[in-house]
Amino acid sequence: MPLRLKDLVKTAKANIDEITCDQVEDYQAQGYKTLDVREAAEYLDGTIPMSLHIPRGILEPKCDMCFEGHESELSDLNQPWIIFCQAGGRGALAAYTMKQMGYTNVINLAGGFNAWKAFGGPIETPPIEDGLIRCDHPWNPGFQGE
Ligand SMILES: O=S(=O)([O-])[S-]
Repeated sequence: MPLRLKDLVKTAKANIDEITCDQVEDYQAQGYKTLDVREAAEYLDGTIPMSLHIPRGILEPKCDMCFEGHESELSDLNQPWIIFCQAGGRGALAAYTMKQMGYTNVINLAGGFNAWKAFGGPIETPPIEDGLIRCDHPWNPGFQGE
């Protein structure tokens, strides 16, 4: 029988760890960075401050060190990441994928950004210039430094 979305998410969640919003600050203090895997339109609506934004659709190439378009911020397989999406499903799939690709410390934010908003966590709107996400900001892939 073909697998459904709920089956895929269930399998992912069975193979990863999740944290709740009230744990985020502690994890960040331990060195975890946040990774927003939502689509650009969702990201532009607001995100957890200083999150790296890599949409789920291009996660694998950005994580693959052998791929020339990989994301340098994802080069360290031991860097701990808190992954989040809008409601927790894509984040679980992303965390599971990254784990399979060798990342040793990836966890999903249960409930995603919806839970974060309900929790009242800090939210920042990514910098935009002329309708485009600024690429010279450390939040964004491709940032080369000042
Ligand atoms: O993938 S989702 O949980 O953000 S709808």
